[in-house]
Amino acid sequence: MPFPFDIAATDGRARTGVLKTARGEIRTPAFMPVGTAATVKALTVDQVAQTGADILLGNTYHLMLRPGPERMERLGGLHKFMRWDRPILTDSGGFQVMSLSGISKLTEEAVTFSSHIDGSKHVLTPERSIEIQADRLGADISMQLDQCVSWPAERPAAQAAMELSIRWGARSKAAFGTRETQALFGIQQGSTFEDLRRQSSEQLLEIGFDGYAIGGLAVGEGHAAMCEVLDYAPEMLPVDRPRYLMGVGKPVDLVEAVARGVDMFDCVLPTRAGRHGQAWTWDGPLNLKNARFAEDQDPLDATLNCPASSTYSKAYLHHLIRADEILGKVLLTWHNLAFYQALTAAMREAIAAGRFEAFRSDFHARHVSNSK
Ligand SMILES: CNc1nc2cc3c(=O)[nH]c(N)nc3c(CCN)c2[nH]1
Repeated sequence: MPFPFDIAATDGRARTGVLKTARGEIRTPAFMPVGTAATVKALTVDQVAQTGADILLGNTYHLMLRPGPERMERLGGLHKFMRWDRPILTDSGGFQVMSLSGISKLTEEAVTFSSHIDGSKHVLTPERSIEIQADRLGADISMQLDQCVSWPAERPAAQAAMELSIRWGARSKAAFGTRETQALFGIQQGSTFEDLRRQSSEQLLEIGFDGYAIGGLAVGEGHAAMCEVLDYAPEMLPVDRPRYLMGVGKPVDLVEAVARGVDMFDCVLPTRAGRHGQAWTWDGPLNLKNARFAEDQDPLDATLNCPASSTYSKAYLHHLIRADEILGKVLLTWHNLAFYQALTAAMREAIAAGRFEAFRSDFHARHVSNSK
């Protein structure tokens, strides 16, 4: 029996609910902070938990290279290793190989690549990816191995990658088998071709997964083109299972994707932007390096119950970022994750109250109008 997904309310195409896992409940719409190398960069897991995150993302690619799957298992698995006892979703590695490792070769059987760390050679098959995610790392939710084409993609290349991803989805499911306390998600591909995405969705359904991701987006197509795909792609997937939009996104991306039926997100933006001095707020992004904050005694957001957002002055944050102080990266990362959790919490409440459209237009008026 897969993880129960109880949709509490819908408002238009937007949904809010709870995905029940063996390690705890995930409130949707949900944002997953990225913990690529067994750490959400610059924060302790206690700080991450304090922001309200119900689930983290880990990466097979990075963890199989270092510390290695078998060592991780000997150390008790990823949750114990990094002291995060709530759910973890791990990505399967294919996307990271293409975007990170130097040399890589993709065949029907596997993707082979050399480590960007030490050049060592590695082979990743659907079977090995599932073994690493579910058995060595102990992920609560594993992702099938897939192939994500870059954008723009020629139709033949998009079709070939979508069809390979389906075959790899079937192999991932066979390797995963039936498990009571862990889940496996399939990944829809097809680039910006509606009929390819429909074929992908129909074949994923035949295989049968506990949840379904929308892959192949946030690869350079831009917000408008992504929304055009989201006008049809989420609803090709089962209405009663979680829909996860991979790698997304900016705050406005989350709002517009929730409006189109997406339930789960992951993105490095809040943590990466935080390390580079950018703070996300209800009034748009702020670049704390900017001289206008040098004597701004107000906090970033007194309404957020996060010390980084409500107790430090922007002047102090400006100083820390200008001085390239580690604490500046810590505080802005902490604030950004708290903001993303406040954003998803506000969307959950708006959907439950039947006022998502009002939330959405207020958000555009306040946040988007101030974004560059
Ligand atoms: C930042 N943009 C982005 N697009 C993605 C597509 C896939 C995708 O199509 N497949 C997989 N497996 N991962 C993706 C990721 C990584 C998510 N953490 C993506 N990230």
